[in-house]
Amino acid sequence: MIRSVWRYSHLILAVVSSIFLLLAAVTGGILAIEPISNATKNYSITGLDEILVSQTIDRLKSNYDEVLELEVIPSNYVIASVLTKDFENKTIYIDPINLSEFGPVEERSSFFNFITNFHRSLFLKSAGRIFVGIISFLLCLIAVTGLLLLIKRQGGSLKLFHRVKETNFEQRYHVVLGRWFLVPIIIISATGVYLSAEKFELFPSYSVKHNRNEIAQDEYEQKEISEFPGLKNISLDQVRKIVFPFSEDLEDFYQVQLNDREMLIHQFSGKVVSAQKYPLVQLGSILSMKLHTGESSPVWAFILLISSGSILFFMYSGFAMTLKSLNRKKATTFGYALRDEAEYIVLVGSETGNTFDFANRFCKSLKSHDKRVHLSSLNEYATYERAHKMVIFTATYGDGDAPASANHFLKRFEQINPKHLIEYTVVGFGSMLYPNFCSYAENVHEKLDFHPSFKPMMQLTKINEQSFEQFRGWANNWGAKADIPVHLELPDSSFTKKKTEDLKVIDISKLNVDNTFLLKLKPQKKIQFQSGDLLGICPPDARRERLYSIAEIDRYILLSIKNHELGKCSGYLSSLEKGQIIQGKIEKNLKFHFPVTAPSVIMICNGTGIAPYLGMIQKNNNANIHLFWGGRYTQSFDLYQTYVDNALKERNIRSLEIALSREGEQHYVQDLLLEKQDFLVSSIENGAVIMICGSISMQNGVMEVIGNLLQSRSNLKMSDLEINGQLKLDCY
Ligand SMILES: Cc1cc2nc3c(=O)[nH]c(=O)nc-3n(C[C@H](O)[C@H](O)[C@H](O)COP(=O)(O)O)c2cc1C
Repeated sequence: MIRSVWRYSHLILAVVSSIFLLLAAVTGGILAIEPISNATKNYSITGLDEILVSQTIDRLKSNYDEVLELEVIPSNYVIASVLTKDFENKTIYIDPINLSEFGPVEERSSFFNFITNFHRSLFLKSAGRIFVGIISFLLCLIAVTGLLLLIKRQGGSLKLFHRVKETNFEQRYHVVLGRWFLVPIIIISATGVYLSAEKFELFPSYSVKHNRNEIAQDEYEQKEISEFPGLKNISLDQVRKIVFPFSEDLEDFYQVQLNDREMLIHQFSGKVVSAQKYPLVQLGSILSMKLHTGESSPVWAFILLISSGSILFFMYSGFAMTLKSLNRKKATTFGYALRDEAEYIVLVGSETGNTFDFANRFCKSLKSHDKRVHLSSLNEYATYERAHKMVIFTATYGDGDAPASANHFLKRFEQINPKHLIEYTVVGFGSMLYPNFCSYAENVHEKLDFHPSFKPMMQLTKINEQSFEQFRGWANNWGAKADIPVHLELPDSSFTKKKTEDLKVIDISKLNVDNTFLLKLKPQKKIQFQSGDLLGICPPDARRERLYSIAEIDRYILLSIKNHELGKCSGYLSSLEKGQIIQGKIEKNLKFHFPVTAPSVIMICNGTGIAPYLGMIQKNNNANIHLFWGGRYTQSFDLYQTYVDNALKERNIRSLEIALSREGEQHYVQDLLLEKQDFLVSSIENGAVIMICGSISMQNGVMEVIGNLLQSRSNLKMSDLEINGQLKLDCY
């Protein structure tokens, strides 16, 4: 709830101030270049804290006919306004020790003057200044709410610089850049607000007033400047400006402006005749000026420059994310049946809209079979007159919390009594990078499970990182149970736009007991690929590709394919003959490549999921690989036997464990893991990489076993494996 309030205020503020913000950011960025370019003059004096003001004045007075002013600017440049012995008036950068002259102080360029005026008031005079002040204030609020959101998102301020988990470009870099630039942006905007408030006299007035009447002028003891008590121990780093006495009149003093106070010093006795500390308001003004303009240091000016650039990116990415999310929600729920007319109810829990996308593909497929589908958010949960099936797709946020479109669901669920029995399925969308992987989906599943009016149709399925392949695997299973062939529209990925490659059939095995076969293909051109990459094949007359995991063996592609009864693609591939040329697209699948360094690799798979491993075990000598395979019958493994035997002989595989579900002990690959739990836990603790390939239900079972083992026997958590790169998944 609080997160939503911050999110909406962050967004509303950004929309209102966007145009002015754009102009202020661009002009601010340009202005930050000025101190950087000034710094290239290299007139900076080091060790100002060791140079006494009295000695500098002494030197200046003996070197020039008259000295009018001495100024120390924030970049540590020392400027003197003098009248030379040849009666020439000069304002120059000097070295205060040897009085060498670096060069004249030039007038500010008209370009920077122009940009400064625009930045301060947008050429709208006082009205413009008010606007700019308000924009600075809004920017400050946006940055503060952004920082709060970021802290919340990362799981606390101590985790602010932990790995960023978002994979979407705009979302990811909104977070990555936010961690670095939100604080400088808060400083820029807060100082901007301060300077505007000062301009409009919102602070109490603070001009320094010296009480000259109290100054005794008649009696004084003349002293050398180096002996002046008022300048004792004052070094140049404390000075902003010194105005020299204009005449020898006793009422003319040295007016010394220091960082924290202003003094009048008697020009002959050197005594302090008046000293006034600057009020806090003025100190704030001096500091704000330094921080807002970057004049104090070129490094800070550079930070201001890139922070201004980052504001432009935040504007772009913020709006892009919002538009995407709004469009998705609008486009998806529109055009489906009303809730009391629909047979199928699809409810979605989403924060940024991606889950709506998946739900929409699923609903479209049902609609193409003339099914009446109602799609809405989980928060709109109600009673449904005719529905007999319900599918819930939901993301998880925060610490296992509900996403925005589901935050009222559980409460509503308790208040609303369903009118009849409904078969339900829950699909969780989440990320294994979070300790509470899909835990909100688990909550929802549990709630429905305990309710007498809801009957589970399938187990809870968890989709990691919005994997389309995993989603498709689930959709196929659901379709088989509901007796509806679910054909999902492919996401518009770079893959669909890829060029196809000609591939020649080199070998094709006979179907085994499980209707599975091996297909060996040779690319007709030199192309880069490796085991774990994917091959997309679209059979003639079909609209969509089917993806297969590749084994790369001696530059050939080896696939293991199950010929599904109604499978268009597997049917097409099983009918191929040697020498035939087919088309396919290769997709790099970096997340499932063999790890570059790992003390050991535990490969877990079932059925045809062994395919990518057949290439990996052949290629990686002495890699300390342990293979766990689950299948139906002893004969099911015959297809792979020679590849695995070779790897065992070469000692590439150190152990092989097979679980058969229809023979002998009739168990599954996850049961093998339980049997070998000592080995499994100690390997994981020593940094082993776990690779899992095969069906989603096998993946869920395996993950549950590993998760439970870690919980009871180790300090590591599943999310640690993901964060350490110890977990590689390719399930569908
Ligand atoms: C700030 C934040 C917190 C998240 N917390 C979790 C979490 O606790 N558990 C989880 O499984 N996924 C978590 N995720 C991942 C999302 O649930 C996942 O990316 C989901 O697909 C997003 O769906 P949506 O775009 O429909 O909101 C989190 C993502 C973000 C950005």
